[in-house]
Amino acid sequence: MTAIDEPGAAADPSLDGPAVGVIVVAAGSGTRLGAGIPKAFVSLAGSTVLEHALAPVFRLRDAVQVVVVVPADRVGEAEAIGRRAAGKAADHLRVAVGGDTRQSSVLAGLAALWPGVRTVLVHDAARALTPTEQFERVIDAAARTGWGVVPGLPVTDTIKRVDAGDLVEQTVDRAALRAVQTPQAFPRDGLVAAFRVAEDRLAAATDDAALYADAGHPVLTVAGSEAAFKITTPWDAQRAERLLVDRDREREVGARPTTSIRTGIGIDVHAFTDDGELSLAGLSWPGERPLAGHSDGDAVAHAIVDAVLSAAGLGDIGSMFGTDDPRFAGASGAVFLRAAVERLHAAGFVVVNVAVQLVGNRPRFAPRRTEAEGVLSGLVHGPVSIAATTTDALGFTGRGEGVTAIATALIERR
Ligand SMILES: Nc1ccn([C@@H]2O[C@H](COP(=O)(O)OP(=O)(O)OP(=O)(O)O)[C@@H](O)[C@H]2O)c(=O)n1
Ligand SMILES: C[C@](O)(CO)[C@H](O)COP(=O)(O)O
Repeated sequence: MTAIDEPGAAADPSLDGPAVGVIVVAAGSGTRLGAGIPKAFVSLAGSTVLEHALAPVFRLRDAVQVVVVVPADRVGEAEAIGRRAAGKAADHLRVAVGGDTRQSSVLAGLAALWPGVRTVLVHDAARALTPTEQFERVIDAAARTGWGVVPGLPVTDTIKRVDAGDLVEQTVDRAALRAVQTPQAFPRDGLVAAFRVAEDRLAAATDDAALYADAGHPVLTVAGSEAAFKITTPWDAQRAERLLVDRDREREVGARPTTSIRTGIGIDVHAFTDDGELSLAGLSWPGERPLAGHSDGDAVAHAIVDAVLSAAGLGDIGSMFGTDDPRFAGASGAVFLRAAVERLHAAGFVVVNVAVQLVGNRPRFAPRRTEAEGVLSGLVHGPVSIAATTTDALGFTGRGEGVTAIATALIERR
């Protein structure tokens, strides 16, 4: 892609090109962010701020021309980022070189618009999480009214006007205020003219709507979005990164049919007794007091059975095996686990993973954790992890009267 200010720029469509142009201003230095590089080129969740900002633009319902305005030494990088974001619409992308102020960068963007563009949107790359629907809302309102249109949010803080000494002079009526965001939409000719008459006031204007209104034109506000916050400080960047990571994770899980992933939980409690040998977590524990119960009392295995069955909506260990069925008198945990997993597979699910928390003073679990995890993982055909803890002498487990096991299971439709 050839930058608009270099000779031999690709032939621009004449009047039959897109009617809407989006100028994405990304030439700022990012002083307040303090990243040491221009803010638009800082990486967040694996992509640059600029690439995040361009993604919703290239998802717009109708084709638009996109002009990205960047520092002179970042044109090549911006073209590569722009092409990646644009995909098949790469021929609608132009890159222009910005200036020392935001408004001079906007001017550079205006100069790169194709002749057919009648409505122009100006958008801060720094508002990198702005949703596509905010662009559509602004475009639709501009088409409906022919006015300037800005997205804004109600002000939730109390705003005070202060004098030169920071003494409060007045509390402002915030009901009449809006915290204005971007993209801001305008009739192209009106905005170009507004910039032309404001030339000595350009730098003082912090947004384009101020210049457009100063030229006597109406500006309408439409709903903004909390997600369209401007990444200005390091705190904003951390917030944006967290939101992007969470959004990617949701998209990943969401990409699968919602019914495919399910989670279940199970708990089981058994008291110690004196006859026999302890069975717990699929292992025999010579020398340890056994757990009482109709079966062998393996609380870990039983908790896993309940977690797996509850995840698939197949009831629980009691409804499946009964609480005093003679066939299961003294039965080991493995018997219940195999039967439960067979039912799970028959219902069309497989185990993704199981996590268990064992609470009790005895046995000392850590030396045989890996062995137990291996036995149980083999029985459920999926990874089982086991953590063990005590209650520091609190409650019946803390008095050494018995153990509690809590299990969670994640299952997936095959
Ligand atoms: N000379 C400039 C200054 C700002 N911008 C763009 O205008 C938007 C809003 O500006 P701001 O958040 O202030 O960005 P910076 O100027 O980079 O930040 P700072 O003021 O902290 O340096 C940003 O997308 C920024 O890239 C621009 O294109 N050219
Ligand atoms: C254009 C803007 O994002 C609207 O809120 C804001 O005015 C930009 O201000 P900045 O100081 O240039 O970041």
